[in-house]
This record gives sequence, structure tokens and C-alpha cells, in this order.
Amino acid sequence: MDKLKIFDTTLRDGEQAAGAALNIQEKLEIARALDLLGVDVIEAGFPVTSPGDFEAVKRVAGEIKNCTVCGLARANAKDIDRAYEALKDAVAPRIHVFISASEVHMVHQLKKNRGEVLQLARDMVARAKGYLSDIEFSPMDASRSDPEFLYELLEAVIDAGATTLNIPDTVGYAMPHEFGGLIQNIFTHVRNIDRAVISVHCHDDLGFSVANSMEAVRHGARQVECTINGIGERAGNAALEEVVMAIRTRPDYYDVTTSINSELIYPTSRLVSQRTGFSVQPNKAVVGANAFRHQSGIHQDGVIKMPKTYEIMDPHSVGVPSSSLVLGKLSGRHAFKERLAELGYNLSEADFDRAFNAFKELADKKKEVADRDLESIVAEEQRTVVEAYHLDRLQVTCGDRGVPTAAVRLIGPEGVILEDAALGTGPVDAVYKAINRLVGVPNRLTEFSVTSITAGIDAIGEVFIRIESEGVSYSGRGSDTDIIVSSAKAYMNALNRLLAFKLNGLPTTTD
Ligand SMILES: CC(=O)SCCNC(=O)CCNC(=O)[C@H](O)C(C)(C)COP(=O)(O)OP(=O)(O)OC[C@H]1O[C@@H](n2cnc3c(N)ncnc32)[C@H](O)[C@@H]1OP(=O)(O)O
Ligand SMILES: CC(C)C(=O)C(=O)O
Ligand SMILES: [Mg+2]
Repeated sequence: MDKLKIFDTTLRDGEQAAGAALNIQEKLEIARALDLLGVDVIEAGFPVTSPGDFEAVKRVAGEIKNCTVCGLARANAKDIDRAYEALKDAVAPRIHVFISASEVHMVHQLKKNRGEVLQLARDMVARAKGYLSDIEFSPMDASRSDPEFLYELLEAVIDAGATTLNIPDTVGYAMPHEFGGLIQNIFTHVRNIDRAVISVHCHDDLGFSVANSMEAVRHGARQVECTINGIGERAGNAALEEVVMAIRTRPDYYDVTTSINSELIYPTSRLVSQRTGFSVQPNKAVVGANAFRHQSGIHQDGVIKMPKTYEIMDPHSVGVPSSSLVLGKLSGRHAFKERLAELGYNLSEADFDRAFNAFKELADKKKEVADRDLESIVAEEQRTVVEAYHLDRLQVTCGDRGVPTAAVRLIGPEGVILEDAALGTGPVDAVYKAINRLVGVPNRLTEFSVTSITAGIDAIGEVFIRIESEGVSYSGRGSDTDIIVSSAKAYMNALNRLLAFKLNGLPTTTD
């Protein structure tokens, strides 16, 4: 059986999803999780885009040893040189050069003719090859390109040294049958195709990203580019978990294997969801909260008698936890540790102690502490930013009469206690105004959302916010059973990121 390479682009295309910005620490955390998951390639970023992205790629390249680390570059010398600089410490570095091949892109965006694009692609792949042996090339918008021109371009870049040819369905336009046909035609029309691996990179604008990727695999593609939870530009990319589990579940259909440790899919999905602030829809295939829950009597009857009646995958095979341990206020450290391990967390002693205390506090308020509550507790204890200001106390009065008022106490730099109060249009507004009086950094709130972690009146509420200051956006998260406290924690988290940026000068550095 052939090996299918899994090229994960969560940190590059995934981060292109509007609102998904990650800081360096979060990127490293996700890169480590992807490494453990067993991906073959991590596309860590697009180094030329910002000092922060350059630094993130460099740090991932320096740390990750078990898989290839890749950086994206346009077909120009500056991008390629910058990508090499960021990647040069990697054990297995790859530069990914791309240029558009479709008429609409060449004419209207690049303002170049076919000959110029061909020459640039050839020269820039050769330049990248001067640095490294592992070079990937993508003809952007391949699925809307003239196939004859595409074959010519691919032949030229293979001669120039490209070893992986990635065929993107950049705007998610292709239909599965058509995309499979394109891959088949590339095998028959590109003279030197035996010297390269064919890869595919499909977007989900019409909901076909996974179907198109799988059709390409059936026609000989041996690398699939994908992201955790399918995040990415616009409607996103093919979801890694769906591609991998399709191959696992239908070996009769796909004659390939992957080196993914599928039991780590669910924890990795949760990590990416928490760090990006993008919740996973409940009905999402493989990793959605309802993916293995059976609601109707007939289904429940079948699953009790024999799980295979309604489950085509074993939930354990993707790391979805199920335990007979019920966690509550009478649970001890062992049960707590065991449950965290089942959820894929291996905390340091200090993180564990803090998480355990938070669990006990929550258990006093809630009868039963669910897995999602635990994930939220761990996320709260692991907020990666160094705190310049810490929320110490908060008191709010509000209601349908009177003016919402908040009194806030913060512990500032060098342990200084700061206190103030403010009025607002609502309790959250009052809290944010009181905090602003103490921290004094002008910013604008651009996004605010509250999610209930579990059902029930005693559920934890998780708040995700974005603030903007001088054109840079910072996210913040906070969780608590009191959503006003969650809101305050999320605001402090975003403000501390903003202050770390001002201190370090890099938009994504917080450590
Ligand atoms: C399909 C994809 O996902 S492609 C990757 C998309 N990712 C990103 O864009 C990452 C974030 N981008 C950025 O930070 C910026 O756009 C940068 C740093 C990359 C470039 O910034 P700027 O130099 O200011 O250019 P800007 O983004 O406005 O325009 C893009 C330029 O690159 C050119 N370009 C686009 N793709 C390519 C390519 N593959 N090869 C060569 N040139 C290209 C465009 O024609 C345009 O050139 P022009 O300035 O001569 O008109
Ligand atoms: C850079 C390329 C591979 C891309 O992301 C796309 O075409 O969608
Ligand atoms: Mg893309």
C-alpha cells in the first residue's frame, strides 16, 4: 500500500481564516500537537508576511524534529530568501513556491502573460532549489487554469527542481469527478511527472474540499494538504480528520495509509478550536460534539446491542473520550489526572495544581463536571500570555432599573494594587470601562461572543473577544460560571497580549 503524506497547513492557510490570528506560543503549541499527531509536513507560515510570522516559522523549524517544516513564498526572490532564512535550522525544511496559473489571475492580479509566469516560476523554483533540496510548487487556481498551460508549467518546474507539485482548487470551484480527472490528466500529460509527488490543496467554498481531495487520492495524488477542523481562507480547507478517517474507514476504497495517530485527532481538534477561538459545529464530521451521540430510541437500541449498527468509526479511534468516571466535588486528584490524560492533556505539575484547584471550585458550584468543562478549565489555566495586569476582584450591580456599575481591583506591574469603578450601558461595558481607567491603553472592542460550554444553568460560559489598537487586532478568552467574570477575564487576556506586543514589538510574541 502506498503512503499518503499528510501536509498540515493549519498554521498557514488555517490562520488565514478571518479572525483566527495565533501568537507564537500558540503556534508552537499547535505545531507540537501536529508533530505528535504524526503529520508528515507542517506548513508553519508565510515568513515574508510579518516579523511575527517569520519568527513563528523559525521557532517551529528549530523545535520540530520528526516532520518536515515548510514555509510559503510567492514567486519572487525576497519571499524565497526570507523563507529560507526562517527554515534553515529545520531538520527537514521545505520551501513552497506558488504563482497563479489561471487566465483570470494572470491577467487581472499578476498582470503578466503566460510566458512571463512560466519564466518566473522556473527561475524562482531554481532559486529555492539553490537553498534546499525539498521544493514544492503550486500553480494557484489550477482547477480554473487552461490544462495545456498547466502541464507546460508543471514540466518546467520539475526540470527546475520541484519535487512536490501541489494542485490547488484555490477557490473551491471543482467538482469531484472533474478534479479527479485533472489529476489523472496530469499523470498522462506531464512528461517528467515520475520525478515528483502530486499533492492537492482543496478549498470548501461549495463543500467539496474533502470529496475533491479523496477523488485526487483515487487518481494517484500522494499528498493531501489539509487543516485541523477544516479551518482556512473563506469557507476553509479540507479537514484533516475527515481525510484521515475516510482512508481508515474505507480501506476497500482507498489503497493508501497515513502515519496519523488517529487517537490524537480529537485532542488536537480541541486545541485548535480553543487557540483560534473557532468553535466546532456540533454536527461536524469526526470531531463535532454530536458526531458519536445517539439521540433517537431506535438508534440507541441498536448501539446498545451492537455499536456497529450506527457507528462506522469507534469513537476511541479518534480519541473521543468516554469514561465511567463521574467527576464532581468528591473526586480526588487521581480521578482528575486520569480524566485529563484521557482527554489528551499532560500538564506540568504547576499547571496541574492550578487546574485541580479550579476544578474543585467549579465542582462546588456544579453537580457534575463534564469533559468540556475540564477543557475550559485547562485552557483558562494555560493562557499563554504573561500578565502585566491580573484581575483580582470584580463587583457589579445591574438590573432593569438604575445604571450598571462595576468596581474592579487589578494587581498591576510589581504587585501594585489598583482599584476603580465605572458606569456603563450594561454590566460588561461598565467592567471594561473600569478596567480601561486603570490600564489606560486606548482600544476598540471589535468582537464579543459568549458560548455555553455545557447545557444547564450552572454551565461555564466562555467569552471570546477581539480588540483593536493602532491597526493590530488581539484576541482574548476567559471562562467562568459567571459570564461577567468570563468577560472581564477575556478582556484582561486581550489587554495583556496588547501590552506584550507593545513591549516586544512583534505582533505575535507573548513569551
Ligand atoms: C491562495 C493563498 O492562500 S495565497 C497566500 C495568501 N496569504 C497572504 O496573503 C498572507 C498575508 N499577506 C500579506 O501579508 C501581504 O499580502 C504580503 C506581505 C504577502 C504582500 O504584501 P504587499 O507587498 O503589500 O502586496 P499586496 O498584498 O498588496 O499585493 C500582492 C502582490 O503580490 C503579487 N503576487 C500575488 N501572488 C504572487 C505570487 N504567487 N508570486 C508573485 N507575486 C505574487 C500581486 O500581484 C501583488 O503584486 P503588485 O504589488 O505588483 O500588484
Ligand atoms: C498557496 C496556495 C497553495 C493556496 O493556499 C491556495 O491555492 O489555496
Ligand atoms: Mg489555500
